[in-house]
Amino acid sequence: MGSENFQVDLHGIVDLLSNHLYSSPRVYLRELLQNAVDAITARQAAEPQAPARIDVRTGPDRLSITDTGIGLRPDEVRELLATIGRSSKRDEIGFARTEFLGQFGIGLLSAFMVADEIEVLTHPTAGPTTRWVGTADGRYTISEADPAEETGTTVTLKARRGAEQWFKQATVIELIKLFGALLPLEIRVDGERVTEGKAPWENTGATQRAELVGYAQDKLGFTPFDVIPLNNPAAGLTGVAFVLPFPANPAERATHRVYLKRMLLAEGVEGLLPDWAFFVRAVIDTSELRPTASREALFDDGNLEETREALGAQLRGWLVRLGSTDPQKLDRFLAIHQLGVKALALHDDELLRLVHRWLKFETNHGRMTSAELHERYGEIRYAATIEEFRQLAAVAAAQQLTVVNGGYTYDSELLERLPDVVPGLAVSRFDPTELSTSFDSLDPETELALRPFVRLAQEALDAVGCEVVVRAFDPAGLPAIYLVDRSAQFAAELRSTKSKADALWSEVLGALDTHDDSRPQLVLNHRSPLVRRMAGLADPELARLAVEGLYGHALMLGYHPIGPADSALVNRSFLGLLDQAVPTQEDPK
Ligand SMILES: Nc1ncnc2c1ncn2[C@@H]1O[C@H](COP(=O)(O)OP(=O)(O)OP(=O)(O)O)[C@@H](O)[C@H]1O
Repeated sequence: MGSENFQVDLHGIVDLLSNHLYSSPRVYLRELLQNAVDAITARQAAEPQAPARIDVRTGPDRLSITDTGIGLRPDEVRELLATIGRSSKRDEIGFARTEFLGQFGIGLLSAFMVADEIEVLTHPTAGPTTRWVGTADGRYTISEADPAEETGTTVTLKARRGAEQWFKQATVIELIKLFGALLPLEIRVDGERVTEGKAPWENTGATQRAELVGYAQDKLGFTPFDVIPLNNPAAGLTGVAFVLPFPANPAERATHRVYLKRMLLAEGVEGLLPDWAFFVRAVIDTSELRPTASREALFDDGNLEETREALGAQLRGWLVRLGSTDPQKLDRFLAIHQLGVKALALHDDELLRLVHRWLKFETNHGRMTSAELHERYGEIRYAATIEEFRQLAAVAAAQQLTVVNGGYTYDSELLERLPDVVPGLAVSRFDPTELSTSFDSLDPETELALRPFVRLAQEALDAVGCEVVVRAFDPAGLPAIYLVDRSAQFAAELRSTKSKADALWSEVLGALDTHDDSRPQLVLNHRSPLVRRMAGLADPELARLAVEGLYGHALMLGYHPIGPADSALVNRSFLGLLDQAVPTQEDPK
């Protein structure tokens, strides 16, 4: 039985490349540039003084790229250009050789995404010049050409119909600048030098910072809050992280500009930095990290993971340093990137210590750091939701209790984690029932005397499903407080849904509404002189208006939602009270 070779359908392969591997046909220029650079690298290994130039020429529907690289001998042309997947850039065992950019042996094919025909004219250091012409239908010819003067290779593409836009001079210049900005070679397009060959962070000296800021403005579109140098020798990595001057969305994965062996890999690379580092955009060059076959992302291996950790440590170091050297700047940073820092502190002790010292929490006694709270009170108590905090802040303050608003994103979790890094600090969730125990009951006699007033008040508030109780609590200046517990909140929502739903649903929901002890409470304060005066009012209509007024006031004080029934009640009360307050006058005759 004889064995046969696979046949390859080039159309199929090109379709695969253009529709499934590369994100845009524009990468054809990157692949050509890369081959030119590799050829120059290979030649310089033997001839260190050899020229290192790449010349790109654009013409109507045509592009050529000439390098002063090693060139190919006729047998190499036959072997390398005629076999898909064959590359000269792997060692005997098949590993990618680190000095080269290419490795897969498919890059040249990408030119078929934009060209019908590719011509390679190549002249090795020793040997004849060879012309190879390949067409998109999978045929090629090889012939000997007139000897070229210089060692090197020229690759010429003829535009495919419909792909002409990729051959325009302006587009070509833009793409060469994009991919090749850092390549340490002379690269010209139609005679004009278009790249600098240096990374912005490699210019040391007094102007370095200004240059980096300018780079961020130009290339990334913002003026960085600060610039943090990055490096990780293990990954042959250097670069910078630009701190965003505006809050970044923590849910969005931060992307970074990555150069691989000085050639642009992509502008939107994910996974280079830890997830928590969403407040920076990095620009880096690495020689050791591996690309995916499309060369548009980093291969997520152990090496990348170690790099991520090393770079994360550098960002954290910057923050910690800022805390000790420039607290005001740190304050400004925190004002912008609160969320990022909090998220990070949740699983990073060092950052948590920083948060403890520098991040201000909202309390019912003003904004304070947890360190200040610890120093003053020895312990920290927090309300777990914003609603709870609002409801309790005033009363707790009157009882000399400092309560932190733990309702903002991450705050409760952060507070709970603080004792891990602050020895001797106790943190507890403030329990609203704790507060109501300091609502003192009245003595039976007073209770009895107040009964008619409470009955009247209860009648007034039945319409809004609120229960009235009288207790004595501080501050005396606070006449009433509206308390909702979780089940009451549910019942209130249920009732409001019911009032909007049709008859059938009303019945179903009605069955769920088990009522009563879950009703919200309006707790009237017997220590309040106002409440006492109200209880003593002889005019029941006026007493009723006053109770309704207090109800509205308590709702607003606790930032509670005001439904249609509530606002009807409050309106009635307000107008009624006004009516009583403004004396009637005789109409002027
Ligand atoms: N400008 C050039 N000068 C010399 N040799 C070249 C040139 N362009 C291509 N070659 C040869 O052709 C081979 C195939 O090139 P191709 O671009 O298809 O793959 P590659 O560069 O090896 O790998 P990759 O697919 O990762 O780019 C290369 O390995 C190289 O030997």
